[in-house]
Amino acid sequence: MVTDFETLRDSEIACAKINLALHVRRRRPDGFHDIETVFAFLDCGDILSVAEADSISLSINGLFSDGLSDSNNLVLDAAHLLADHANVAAGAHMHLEKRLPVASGIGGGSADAAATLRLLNRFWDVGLSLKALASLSEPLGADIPACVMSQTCRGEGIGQNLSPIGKVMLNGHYVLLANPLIPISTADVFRAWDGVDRGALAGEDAIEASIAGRNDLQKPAETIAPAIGDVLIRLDETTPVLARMSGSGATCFGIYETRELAIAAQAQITKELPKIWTMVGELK
Ligand SMILES: C[C@](O)(CO)[C@H](O)COP(=O)(O)OP(=O)(O)OC[C@H]1O[C@@H](n2ccc(N)nc2=O)[C@H](O)[C@@H]1O
Ligand SMILES: Nc1ncnc2c1ncn2[C@@H]1O[C@H](COP(=O)(O)OP(=O)(O)OP(=O)(O)O)[C@@H](O)[C@H]1O
Repeated sequence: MVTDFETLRDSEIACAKINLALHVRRRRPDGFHDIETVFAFLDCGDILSVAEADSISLSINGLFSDGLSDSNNLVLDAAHLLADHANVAAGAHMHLEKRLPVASGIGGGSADAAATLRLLNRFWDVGLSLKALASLSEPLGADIPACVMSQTCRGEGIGQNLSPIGKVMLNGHYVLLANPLIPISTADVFRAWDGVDRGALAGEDAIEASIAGRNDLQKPAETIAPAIGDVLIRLDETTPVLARMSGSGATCFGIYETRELAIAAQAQITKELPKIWTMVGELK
């Protein structure tokens, strides 16, 4: 399909997600894991646009579009889910500019699906609240409700019991994302977790708790992609407020008080590790 980009009517940022901390508590009988996490979001990510069309369709371009299917994609799953739920007869052509690496622990497909729900809810005049969209999205994936909210929140259960946190001391800080460009399957990383419960994400203040906390998936992810350890060492050398791996990896992040500090860290790390992918954004 040839898309006339001039006709695309509305757009939405699929904000990159980071897990400030991620404690894995137990493996459940259904194979999923109970986690305690704090989700936070950048003001940048993939970009999703929509135009009028007779049916639901998708086109993709961008740095990381290679290998992504435009017929089997979470964007289409989300669009059909909303259309079925709200009995929408209209179609929509969506265009995804894929700027985030695939299978990299920063939401990616989850953020795209979430942005689809927010965008089409508006485009089709469905009128669901953000909270209703988040619960509708639950069957699509563990991270998707948090990505629908796209605001700092605690997550429990498989990551879908959400408590928004509101303004936190890290809002307005800048985040450097750094990824060694090794795609990692989330299922493989959970499977490599050693089953040891290292304790709750304790404390009233979610940010203090996160800084004092851990990402329990870091060690299992490093068994699959040892380069993560190197990226974290380099990030620590840039003296961020916090440096950690996000989600199931391999993307790691550093958080800085100013944009200048984040940009300086980006320059330093890309000089030392020229093959890594980086992006700087503001914490929403
Ligand atoms: C690692 C995180 O990104 C942290 O936010 C999420 O827990 C993963 O969320 P996600 O990528 O949306 O995960 P899904 O697409 O729902 O699941 C992919 C696979 O990850 C594993 N999975 C996921 C979430 C969870 N709490 N326990 C799991 O064991 C399951 O094997 C599942 O088949
Ligand atoms: N729009 C999409 N963008 C990226 N991946 C998608 C998309 N739709 C489907 N997928 C599939 O989802 C898989 C997981 O990719 P994704 O980028 O969502 O992982 P991730 O960044 O590790 O996510 P999370 O942090 O939520 O675990 C990929 O292997 C890909 O084939």
